[in-house]
Amino acid sequence: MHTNDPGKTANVRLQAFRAERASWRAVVHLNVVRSIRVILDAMAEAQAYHASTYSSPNTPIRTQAPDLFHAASGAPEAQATAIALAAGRGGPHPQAYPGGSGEVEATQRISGTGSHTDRARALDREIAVNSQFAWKGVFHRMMGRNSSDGEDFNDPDAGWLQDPGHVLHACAEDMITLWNDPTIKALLRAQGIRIEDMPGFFLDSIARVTHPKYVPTDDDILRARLKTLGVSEHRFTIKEGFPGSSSRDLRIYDVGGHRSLRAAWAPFFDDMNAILFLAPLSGFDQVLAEDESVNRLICPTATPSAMQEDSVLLWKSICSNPLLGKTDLILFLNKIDIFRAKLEAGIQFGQYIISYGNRPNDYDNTSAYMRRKFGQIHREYSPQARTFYCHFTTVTDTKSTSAVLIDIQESIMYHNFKSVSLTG
Ligand SMILES: Nc1nc2c(ncn2[C@@H]2O[C@H](COP(=O)(O)OP(=O)(O)OP(=O)(O)O)[C@@H](O)[C@H]2O)c(=O)[nH]1
Ligand SMILES: [Mg+2]
Repeated sequence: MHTNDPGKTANVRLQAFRAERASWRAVVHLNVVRSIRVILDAMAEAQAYHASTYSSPNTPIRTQAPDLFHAASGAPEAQATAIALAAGRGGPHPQAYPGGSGEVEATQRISGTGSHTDRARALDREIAVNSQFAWKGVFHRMMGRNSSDGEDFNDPDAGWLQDPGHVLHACAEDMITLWNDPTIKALLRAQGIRIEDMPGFFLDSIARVTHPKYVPTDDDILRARLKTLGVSEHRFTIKEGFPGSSSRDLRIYDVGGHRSLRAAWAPFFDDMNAILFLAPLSGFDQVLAEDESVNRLICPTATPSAMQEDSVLLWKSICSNPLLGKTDLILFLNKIDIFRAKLEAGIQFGQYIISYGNRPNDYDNTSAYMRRKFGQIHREYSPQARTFYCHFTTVTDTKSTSAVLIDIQESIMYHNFKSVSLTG
């Protein structure tokens, strides 16, 4: 994160944001398709289990899944949707994150037979955009529109028939029926799948997001999931709240979290005012999409090479990096909303974070434990003493996040003044 003196106006930023909306529409649609595929795959999984269980007369009935599938496949609406959306789909794959296994990415392409190897390959093929390319323009062209004028992005009538969105619009009712089917909900529950906690969840807004005139809101863009590769720069102008006050330019570089790119950026960012580090607390029961042997948040049992990929160890490597020794590190223990929901659903923190043991499985104790853990690493590994800034965040909640950002901005400005001896 980098700040400097006033430059372009906030108005320019706003226009740029508007021009991007239609491109985000395609991302939201990809996210919807992915969520529906998770459901279809769960049905296929139940069907496969049903077939294998009942093909052998000696196999005992152990779970409710076969019966659930039976009921689901008997529902004409559910079947119709499955058929409509199965077009172009290569085949089933294992469940999404059954009791803490791998996370299916929101724009993931899945094909093959559903074997473990197929799935690993599919995970590699998640649709991602490189921040160096004009991906928004590519989406725009894919949608069959000719103008590059930002205002035309907001005219969903143009080229509607060439727009893949019209297929989704035609399937909207079926998708709504499928998602709201109590049997499907029970089937997902039985397989431990919580689509509502996955990134890019829009199934509760299908009618709205598949409408021909749909233009993504700010909130939709925040909730949409698209993997980014490479480093992208975002510039904002922040105006002080009181009349006659000056504005400040804020530059934020997003360096992406994919393991193949981790910390390679460090030497290029040693003059930043601060580094914002987002660790998803909700990932405590998940493995990395890139490597299923590695827990997303902390990996108590993995091999040393695998361990380097989890959030805690990445934090350790950034804290200890001498090039970043003078940079403020601001930690966001993020996705608190999902973290709370998981604890409330009875998922046991101590079962995945072994060092936590049998302590209470409530939000206050578990979150304080993680804060202590990250704080301890910060203290022990920083080349020289520096303040530990830590916030519990749900960054998709703009209201609470803007309060945190104001707080951070003040901390950074205070730090800058301090470094030139303007304040004690
Ligand atoms: N519910 C919830 N979702 C969040 C939160 N923070 C991020 N997300 C969602 O998580 C998804 C991933 O967020 P990103 O910001 O793309 O994650 P990233 O770490 O940049 O991922 P890469 O680009 O692959 O490095 C998006 O769909 C976000 O909307 C949060 O606090 N709560
Ligand atoms: Mg990203």
